[in-house]
Amino acid sequence: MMMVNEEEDDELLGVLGYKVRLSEMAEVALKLEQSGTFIGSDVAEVPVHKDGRLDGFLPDLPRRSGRNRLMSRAHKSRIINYVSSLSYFNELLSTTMGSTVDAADKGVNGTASAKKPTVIFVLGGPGSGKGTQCAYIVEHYGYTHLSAGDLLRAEIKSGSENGTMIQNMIKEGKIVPSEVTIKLLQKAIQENGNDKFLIDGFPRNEENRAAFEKVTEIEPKFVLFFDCPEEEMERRLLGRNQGREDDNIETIRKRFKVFLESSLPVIQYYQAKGKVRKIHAAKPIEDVFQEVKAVFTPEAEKVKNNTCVIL
Ligand SMILES: Nc1ncnc2c1ncn2[C@@H]1O[C@H](COP(=O)(O)OP(=O)(O)O)[C@@H](O)[C@H]1O
Ligand SMILES: Nc1ccn([C@H]2C[C@H](O)[C@@H](COP(=O)(O)OP(=O)(O)O)O2)c(=O)n1
Repeated sequence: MMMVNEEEDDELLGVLGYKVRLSEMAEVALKLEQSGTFIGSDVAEVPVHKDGRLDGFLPDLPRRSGRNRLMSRAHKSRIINYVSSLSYFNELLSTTMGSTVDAADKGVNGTASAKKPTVIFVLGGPGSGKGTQCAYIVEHYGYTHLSAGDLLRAEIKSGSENGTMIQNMIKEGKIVPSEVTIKLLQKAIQENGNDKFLIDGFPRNEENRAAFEKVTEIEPKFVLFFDCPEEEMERRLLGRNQGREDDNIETIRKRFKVFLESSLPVIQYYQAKGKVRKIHAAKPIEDVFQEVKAVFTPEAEKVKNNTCVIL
């Protein structure tokens, strides 16, 4: 009897894309617990149906009854559910479990690759033109644009339980806790079929940076930094006219202060690693994009374009 159950669970894991077996589950759980703060309270919060079913996964699998069995099954489901919801766990499990877990090539949705995506951080003060330039980069270079601010604003609109907290922080020009923003970014990356992303307005402080690195183990390819004087940014924000609650002079001043105190150090951190590509942003939009293009165009391409053939 036990064998049959184990086979079913192994099959379940297999369909989810993992080659870890039920008999190894305890060890997996231990490794997950040991793997640090980012799991923390999350594991406890993973929604698992009260009868232990994996919500949204394999609804046709036979269910079993019996109190003890259900308890242990719920526990396993919780782990599987959590693991499955995060594609980067493929990587984490491979490294923490060594050869015991053979991570799958494909993610849960069957499309995303377990390979880490290419990420470019797009940073700069409020109103420096990050969003505007990202739209051009998307059009020319096929990246997917993820704006941390847009994701947070969408979260407020969705009526989520964090909505009020996020709204208050944005109104005050403060930075929302990393845990919240990173979850939104991860979800957006996971749900997207692309493998290259512009992450705009993130990381905005040291906490954002360190948590993202720890959780995803993704290093940005480079950091695009839009450098713009405050007076120009202030002018742009006051004229942005998108009905944003934080585009008023009082909040704008607070955001500038937070940028100087918390965001610039992140740019300096990447500067020291030789990763910052600085763009002079106090120019007309098209001129700024010319500079951006120079960063994105590979060297070989530049030489080709500049070659003058003398007959
Ligand atoms: N180079 C530029 N010159 C003048 N206005 C700009 C320029 N780039 C963006 N803007 C305008 O300034 C405002 C802020 O730009 P946005 O891209 O939203 O900045 P960010 O994403 O950095 O907050 C928008 O109204 C935008 O149309
Ligand atoms: N990583 C981030 C990015 C934005 N936020 C919040 C706080 C910011 O003041 C607002 C608006 O950010 P957004 O990038 O949309 O806009 P600005 O660059 O400030 O014009 O969102 C955050 O808390 N954490």
